[in-house]
Amino acid sequence: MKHFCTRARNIRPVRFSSTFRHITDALNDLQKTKASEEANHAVKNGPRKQQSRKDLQKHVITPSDLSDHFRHSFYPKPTRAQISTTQGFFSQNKVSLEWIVGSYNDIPDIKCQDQAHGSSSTANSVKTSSPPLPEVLFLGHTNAGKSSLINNLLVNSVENKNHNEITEHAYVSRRAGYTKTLNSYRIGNKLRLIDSPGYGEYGEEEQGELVIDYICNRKYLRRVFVLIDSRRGFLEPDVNLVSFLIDQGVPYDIIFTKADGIIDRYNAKKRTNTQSAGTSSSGNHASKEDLVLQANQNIIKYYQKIISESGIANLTTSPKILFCNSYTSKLVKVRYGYKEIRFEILRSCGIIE
Ligand SMILES: Nc1nc2c(ncn2[C@@H]2O[C@H](COP(=O)(O)OP(=O)(O)OP(=O)(O)O)[C@@H](O)[C@H]2O)c(=O)[nH]1
Ligand SMILES: [Mg+2]
Repeated sequence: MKHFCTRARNIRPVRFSSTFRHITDALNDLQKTKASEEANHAVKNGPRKQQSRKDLQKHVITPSDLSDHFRHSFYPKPTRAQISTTQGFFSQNKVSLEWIVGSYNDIPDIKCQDQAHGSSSTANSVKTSSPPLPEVLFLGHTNAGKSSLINNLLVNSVENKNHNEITEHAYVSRRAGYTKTLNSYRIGNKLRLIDSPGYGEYGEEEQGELVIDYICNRKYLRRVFVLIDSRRGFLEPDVNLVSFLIDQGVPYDIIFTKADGIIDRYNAKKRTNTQSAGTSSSGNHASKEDLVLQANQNIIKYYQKIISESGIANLTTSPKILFCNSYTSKLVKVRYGYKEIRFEILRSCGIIE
């Protein structure tokens, strides 16, 4: 971990393992469900002769399906009532960019404490403008999709209906290392989401120091979400970060970002394989559906492998594993995963049970 770990050089990396205990039984769930839907349909309506592209699309695995697939019993799927309360919370509370800091001591309430010895009037004014609130922090490699994820979390329900236009609270860029400060997005008078500079390529030494200071000292920090770019999987700094969080006793969860990229990739492979096997583009739809289901299996195997190799499943306290896509694609037409991530944020801050 190039910059992040300069002060945490002695951290033991998480042990790698080839087994992932919790998901093996679930591997074929999706296929079984799809197969039973097909069987029911055949009983009722006779075999399907033709399926539209839209029908075929329905079989493509989504990031939410992946979250369900890799779900462990210690964090059951949120109920409809929980999701509805969560959505209400995010759509009703106003969002503001509250502070941007390049140094831990510049966080308003910390500055206020530092100044308290000097001038009590300054201390009071800062205190009132920046009250103590629970905070969650988003960490990840540069370019992992932290700022994009925050933008999607902060989309209100009206904007959410139009998936192409969202209010961009956080700046996003193709250029790795774009966010250089800790940025606090305050939601009403209830909690803060903290965006952070990425580590690894194009990350900078001082930014790593800033993030470490925050993790080690911030008493309002309730949970860290470690973002893993699905296309890159766990990199060494990610594994070191997890180890560091465990050593610090900071609760954390894993979010796989850019799941649309993997779903698109495996479905494109499927098309290529079909063409090279000599099946024409007008080949029958039943076999196309089989190929979609095969692609789903391969997507699950892909994630299973990277999760297994990271060793996170063998830790005494396994993290939650969630999936999302901040952008839509031809195959992934909706932004998935945000409702559950919002719920987990509220739960970690004690706002919802
Ligand atoms: N396809 C796809 N692209 C994404 C997704 N999330 C982010 N991106 C792209 O990835 C790039 C980086 O996104 P950011 O949100 O700026 O990533 P970051 O982690 O904040 O990056 P730094 O601030 O540099 O650490 C941008 O080009 C985004 O458009 C996603 O879910 N799917
Ligand atoms: Mg960023």
